[in-house]
Amino acid sequence: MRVPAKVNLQLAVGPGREDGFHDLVNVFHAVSLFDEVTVTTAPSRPETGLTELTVGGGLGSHLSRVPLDGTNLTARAAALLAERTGRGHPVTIHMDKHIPVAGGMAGGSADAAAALVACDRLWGCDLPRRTLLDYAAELGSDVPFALVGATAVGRGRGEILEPMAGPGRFHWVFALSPHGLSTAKVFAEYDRLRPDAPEPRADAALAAALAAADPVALGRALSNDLQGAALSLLPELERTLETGTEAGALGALVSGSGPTCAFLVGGGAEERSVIDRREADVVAALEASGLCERVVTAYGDVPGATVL
Ligand SMILES: C[C@](O)(CO)[C@H](O)COP(=O)(O)OP(=O)(O)OC[C@H]1O[C@@H](n2ccc(N)nc2=O)[C@H](O)[C@@H]1O
Ligand SMILES: Nc1ncnc2c1ncn2[C@@H]1O[C@H](COP(=O)(O)OP(=O)(O)OP(=O)(O)O)[C@@H](O)[C@H]1O
Repeated sequence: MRVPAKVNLQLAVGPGREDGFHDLVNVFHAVSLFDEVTVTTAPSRPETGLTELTVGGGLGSHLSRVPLDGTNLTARAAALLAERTGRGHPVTIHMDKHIPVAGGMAGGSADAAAALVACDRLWGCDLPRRTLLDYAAELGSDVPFALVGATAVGRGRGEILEPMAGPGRFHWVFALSPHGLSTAKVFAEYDRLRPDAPEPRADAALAAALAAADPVALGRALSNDLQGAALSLLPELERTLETGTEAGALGALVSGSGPTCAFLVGGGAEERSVIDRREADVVAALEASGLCERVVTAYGDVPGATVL
């Protein structure tokens, strides 16, 4: 399975709910940074139970943050499906990771979506898409989007999805941080900084920019209510955002709960050479800054979890 990362084009966060979550208006955009998840029948029952997990990929220190026990979201996806269908049998799950870990790009959620679809096939469950989406929502707020991909607005805690059609392709640069941020801690910091947060509202300017495939308007409309909380926990991100903006990015923001920073460098009807030049300038400035562990480029949107 191939499954994409996401960046949030708008993340409006309401007040804390009684269940510990926050109501959101969450505009997800799937980008061409993919994890590959391979699920195969285990030759014998793994010591660890239903699933045996392995991880690879060129993400350096990030890989040590991936748990290889039952808390991994892929193991939780397999366990949930086995419990609900009674059809589970032992599997080996290999994650070839390219999505930063604890980076605000929903890498774990992407892997969970991939594992859900792969086990559904391997075990011959053939569940309806609606049921897979419900199970995905139980696993995490970002997991349903990883199944559908493209560009979509998520309401509730982000799991109630509605597609947002747009004709354009957009190009992005991502600055990966050497640090990880815990999503729960970033939401808690948001509550501390914004105890009287208003109800979240969709941004009409963002919807118009997407509908017109206008990269300049999209760059101006990007917004993330969690950015202040992420910057409060990792102040150096401010300089990362400034570096990409000064180098010519059309828009810059922290992706989701961070700490990955996203820079829009073009798209829509712009000439490819214009986009390439802007992209090269932003990449060079970020690499020279010494602020990030790695700099990668990607485009969006792309489809959700896909069987290879
Ligand atoms: C920040 C985002 O990535 C933006 O897309 C998501 O809202 C987070 O989605 P996720 O990682 O799938 O998060 P979950 O695993 O569902 O929740 C992790 C924790 O984040 C907080 N959380 C998450 C989603 C939400 N709407 N409100 C929250 O307050 C809660 O403290 C929760 O315990
Ligand atoms: N398959 C997985 N890949 C990466 N991390 C995982 C996985 N399963 C569980 N985790 C745990 O989840 C934590 C968050 O990882 P993830 O990469 O999903 O963060 P994130 O991109 O910030 O999430 P989100 O954007 O959805 O808030 C990691 O620190 C790790 O402990």
